[in-house]
Amino acid sequence: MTMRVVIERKIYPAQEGAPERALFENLSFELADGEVCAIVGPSGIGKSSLLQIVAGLDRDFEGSITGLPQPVGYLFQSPRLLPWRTARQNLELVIPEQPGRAGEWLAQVGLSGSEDVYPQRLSLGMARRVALARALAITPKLLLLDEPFSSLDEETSRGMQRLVAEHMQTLRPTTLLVTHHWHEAAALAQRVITFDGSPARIMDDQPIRQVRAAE
Ligand SMILES: Nc1ncnc2c1ncn2[C@@H]1O[C@H](COP(=O)(O)OP(=O)(O)OP(=O)(O)O)[C@@H](O)[C@H]1O
Repeated sequence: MTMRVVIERKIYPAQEGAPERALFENLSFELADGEVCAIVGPSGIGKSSLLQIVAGLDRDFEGSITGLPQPVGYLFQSPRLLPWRTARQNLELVIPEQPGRAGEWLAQVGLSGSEDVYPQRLSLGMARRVALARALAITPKLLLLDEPFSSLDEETSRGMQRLVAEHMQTLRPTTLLVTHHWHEAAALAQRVITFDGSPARIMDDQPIRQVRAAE
């Protein structure tokens, strides 16, 4: 089923020190089943906010999200691990029926030996890898990745890109990938949507081959 995102209007109301902000107006796009789409655009344009709306975490907008594939695997910009649970226990929480798999997932993200470490003792990059494993472990039908390879050294980043690419090829989740890096978009996505303006709108929406040809 095609997922359809329609945001007629999204406003962040005025807060102390910050005026009202119209983030999106008349923004819509569709994603086919299994399609991998990168979202690019300047910092602060609303990419993370869009993922939160798509995931149903922010319902304070005019519009609709239909045909949402379930379950949703979401890698947030910050790891959002439960601090009172070890790396392994954070994973076991989302796959309680297959506790043995937690260790395998940690090995896949290069964290063998850190299974019993609590999040506050993990570096940001390590915590983000646990969070990536958590997002993939549930076998999501919709995968939301918010800058999945930031805070990682180049080699680890390449390893995680390979893991995500293999997951996409074998299980084909519909995917929205927020990134600042064209090479990540080109390596993983079939399509790139570029946001710009205020309120943000879609400036460009192209298959990745055409974007590459234009470079
Ligand atoms: N809960 C909130 N309440 C009010 N304003 C918010 C809230 N969350 C985000 N914003 C504002 O909305 C705008 C878009 O933020 P968002 O994090 O979605 O941008 P982004 O494109 O993901 O940025 P970056 O690339 O830097 O991560 C920013 O101006 C931000 O300050």
